[in-house]
Amino acid sequence: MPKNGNEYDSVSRYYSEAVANVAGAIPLGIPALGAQLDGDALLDHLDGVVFTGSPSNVEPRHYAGEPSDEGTLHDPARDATTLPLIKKVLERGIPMLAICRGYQELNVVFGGTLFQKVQDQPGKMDHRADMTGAIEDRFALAHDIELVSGGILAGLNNGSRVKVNSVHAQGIDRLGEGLVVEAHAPDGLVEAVSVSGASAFALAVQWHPEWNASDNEFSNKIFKAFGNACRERADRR
Ligand SMILES: N[C@@H](CCC(=O)NCCCC(=O)O)C(=O)O
Repeated sequence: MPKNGNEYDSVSRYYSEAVANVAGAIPLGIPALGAQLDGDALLDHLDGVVFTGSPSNVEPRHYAGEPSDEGTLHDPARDATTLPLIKKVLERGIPMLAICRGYQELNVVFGGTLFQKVQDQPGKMDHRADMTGAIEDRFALAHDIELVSGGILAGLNNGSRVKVNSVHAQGIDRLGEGLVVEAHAPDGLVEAVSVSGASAFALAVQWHPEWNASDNEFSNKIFKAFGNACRERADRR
């Protein structure tokens, strides 16, 4: 993140608090160093990875998409870091929770594509939030999702429908090969996926369960399930 002529690796503290207070793990930030980062050496020391959200978009070149509109915020350093790291995390059976941009990155890693502006697609809702207002309004619950029977999320939740927040303009267009749909929005947009045949917890959601994770029952269950998977791995290490 550029600031005062400098560049910072930054993460919203809501992710750190959800990992610490709900998953019960120790949060560590991974700098977006791309090829400067030895992903294998790093992953030797980790019991789980959360791929967080970000206001930036995955560069369309990673999924053969049309060029972004002028002025679109990208983050090539992040793309260069997370896209290869997602592959390594899954290959090594390390528990993974991917959120919003992280969810979109997972789909790209599996050969899927993204809508760049879901709101411009015929029949699709506007999934964006007002980024100018109070943060509580930005992350307020926005729409229902329908959980797919038999999925990880359906197993976590009491009932097949739950309301989630929505802070995104991009979304899954073509689903990556090997991903399993876990939930849909009312307009049919895929809102969560898991990884078919994954050897460890591997869940990705378009909304933001880190927001209010301690008090929101569904978010709490997601982060607790992730934390349990991390502890199981730690016990085996
Ligand atoms: N830019 C992508 C991903 C959206 C995303 O991760 N939003 C989270 C932003 C949270 C914040 O930093 O306030 C898209 O628009 O789909």
